[in-house]
Amino acid sequence: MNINKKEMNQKAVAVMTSGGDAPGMNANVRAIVRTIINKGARAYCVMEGYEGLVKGGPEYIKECNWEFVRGWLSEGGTNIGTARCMEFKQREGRLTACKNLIDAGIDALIVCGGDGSLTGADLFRSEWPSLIKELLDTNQITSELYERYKHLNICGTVGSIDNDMSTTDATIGAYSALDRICTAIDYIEATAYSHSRAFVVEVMGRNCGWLALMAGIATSADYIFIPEKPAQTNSWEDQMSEIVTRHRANGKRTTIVIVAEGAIDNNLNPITCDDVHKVLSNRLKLDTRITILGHVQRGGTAVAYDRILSTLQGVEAVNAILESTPETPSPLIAVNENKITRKPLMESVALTKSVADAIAAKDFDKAMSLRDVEFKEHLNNFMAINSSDKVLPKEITDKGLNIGIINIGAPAGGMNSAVYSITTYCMSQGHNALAIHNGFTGLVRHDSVHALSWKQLIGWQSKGGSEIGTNRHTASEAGIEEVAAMFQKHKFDGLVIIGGFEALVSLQELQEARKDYLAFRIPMVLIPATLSNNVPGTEYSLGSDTALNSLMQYCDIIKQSASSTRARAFVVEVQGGNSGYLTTLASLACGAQISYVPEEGNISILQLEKDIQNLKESFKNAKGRDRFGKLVLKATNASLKTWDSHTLAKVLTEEAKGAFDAKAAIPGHVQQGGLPSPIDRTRGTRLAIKAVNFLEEFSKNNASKNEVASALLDAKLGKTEYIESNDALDSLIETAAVLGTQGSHLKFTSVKKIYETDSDLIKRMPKDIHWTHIRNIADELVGRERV
Ligand SMILES: Nc1ncnc2c1ncn2[C@@H]1O[C@H](COP(=O)(O)OP(=O)(O)OP(=O)(O)O)[C@@H](O)[C@H]1O
Ligand SMILES: O=P(O)(O)OC[C@H]1O[C@](O)(CO)[C@@H](O)[C@@H]1O
Ligand SMILES: [Mg+2]
Repeated sequence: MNINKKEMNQKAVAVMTSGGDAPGMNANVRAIVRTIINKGARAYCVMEGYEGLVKGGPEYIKECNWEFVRGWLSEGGTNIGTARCMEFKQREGRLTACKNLIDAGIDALIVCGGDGSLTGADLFRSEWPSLIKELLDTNQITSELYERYKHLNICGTVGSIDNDMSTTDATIGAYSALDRICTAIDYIEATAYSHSRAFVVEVMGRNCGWLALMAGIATSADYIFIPEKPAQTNSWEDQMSEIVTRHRANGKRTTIVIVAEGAIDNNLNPITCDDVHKVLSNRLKLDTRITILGHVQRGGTAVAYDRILSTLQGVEAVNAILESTPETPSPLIAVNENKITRKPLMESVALTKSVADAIAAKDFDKAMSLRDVEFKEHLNNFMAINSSDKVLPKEITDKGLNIGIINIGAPAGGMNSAVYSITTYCMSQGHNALAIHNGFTGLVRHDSVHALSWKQLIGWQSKGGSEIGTNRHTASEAGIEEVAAMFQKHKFDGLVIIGGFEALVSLQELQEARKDYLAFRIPMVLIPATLSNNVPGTEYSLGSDTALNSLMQYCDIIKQSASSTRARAFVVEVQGGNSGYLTTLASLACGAQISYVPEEGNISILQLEKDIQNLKESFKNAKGRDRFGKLVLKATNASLKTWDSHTLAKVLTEEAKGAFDAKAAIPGHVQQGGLPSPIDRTRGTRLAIKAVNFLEEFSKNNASKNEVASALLDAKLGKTEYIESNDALDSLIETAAVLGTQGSHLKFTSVKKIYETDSDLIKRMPKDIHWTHIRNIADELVGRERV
């Protein structure tokens, strides 16, 4: 299309995908195209990555409309194609690309790709003035076009499964690839167990060990090889053999070793699966197989995290590019501490390159320091847990702490991961972890406190539900006095509670009861875990990602059915108590047309009318075209007394007057489960270790309890009169805390503050909702109008 035919004042923005495809790229393109249209600009897709730019013409630089990207949220790969294009690496190729963009009338370009693609994009932008000048000087463009297109604005979104881009915490596709890897390793475990075999699993990551490390934690692999941190000793063979032999001796029937594609030893020699295989089979005499996961890792639909990340980043990319001036440095859309941010593209690219340089210079400390803080923390955690069986319970010394672990509330993905990680980490530090089975009622009725053995815990990282059992009874419901007696009997020095709102209430009850019971004067910490994600003091509760993915898979299936039937909408009823978190995130991840949440009050008749009207119109306009079905997500507690999902579906059908029909679909407790997602597994481990560190820190100076105990004894013996000051109790307040996730940081806040200041106790909700902005974006991307 020629620019002269267009309105000169309407901007044209193009999007392309480049490098290795990554799940979530389609969602990114969908969000970009629709946001461009919503902003009144023209949307274009460049087909086949930089190859399409070099080839040019309307076949490769295509104008596209709203419908073009329909249904893309749930599709893997990239529908607009990608390539590794050698011509673009040459100036000649970029000159042609420049001409093609001008011919197509493109003002700005958004590139979704990995470090290579964004390096190319950065170079293209910096070279643009000289490229366009050359086109003018060689009479390939007019001076009018030269003036109009003198500046090209570029923006990057990072799509790569490798998670190897500096300045962003996650790249689009990385968590989906991690999901594929964990699923594959879970499968491999079963066959490995049957034959008592060892498996060497190669995962992708040419220059980055993120996938290998995270998969190592999420599947509790025996050993991992990553490029950033080769074994410090000269012999990785000895180190790996020692660990694998010990794990076997302690009762493990399987051995899983994960090798990143780019694994090297400390002399920069590549370590291959064959090298590892030789050691395991020749030296350790293990029946060993190699599995190279290859491109399976890039396949399939994106996990919820990637759909949401790529959608939010797509919206931000369009905002950034439309706000850009010729002077603005090209932005890269990143995610930092769970917030979508803009970073200077050039700096991010340079920093990324410096990791590779540091590795090449054998400066592994520098390479590690250039990765984000979480990477280092995860690696330390992996190593600590991995060596936990060095200290078996019989060796636990007096210095070790007795740490109680309890699950409270509904089961949530990651609960087992947390219990597993607390226990194994305690073993590695010489503490005695004691699992309290079946909540507080289990404790008082059956004295169900057991030390879990290392062998018993094998495989827990990958298990759904709660292996130690959980229920909703709070400490006071079970009986505070009885609970205290049990705490005293088992000499708990610290407690980790894993659960949702009931767990928060229980922790507050225990902390309040400290004035009456010395047994509760120990450090106690809550790891929030509930699919509702309604615990105050944290942005994230374990289990909510697992639930979101279960719900998303369910919605994808339902939507497929609706799309096949053509004129159908489904009303999906979503759990979450008074929290609309799950409903809102699922509506963004699945492209639901409408969602109703308790936070917005009762469903208003006016809004309902408008929603029905819009649904009717869009079904009529679709005229039975393919892939047209709609989802309505209703949180159970949205207008609970008036609307259940069946009634809502009936009303929709009646009001549609033949334009479509609606049916209710209730996933129910499916949402609680299945296998825990890799996010819940790895976060479970991170939270667990932080929680134990908290107990260790406060136990060290837990003088108060001992002082009070001896003062009380003296009083009993008639030596003194004992009157306790409030100060003594106040000094303990900080030692009963909620471990919250805020951005990528973990933060402890006293349960007293959270309970008394931050909680809406009637609704069982935090007073502050941190995700409301997502609702507007979800609406905008499906064209839902609000009354
Ligand atoms: N230095 C460069 N100059 C110009 N173009 C480049 C440069 N590096 C890469 N590109 C372009 O970007 C394309 C993709 O780069 P690359 O193959 O490194 O993948 P990537 O974007 O890093 O993605 P991933 O690593 O996730 O597969 C290249 O084929 C090339 O067209
Ligand atoms: O699909 P290709 O071109 O073989 O590339 C494979 C590479 O792409 C990635 O998947 C993404 O960079 C790497 O992990 C892997 O080394
Ligand atoms: Mg790359």
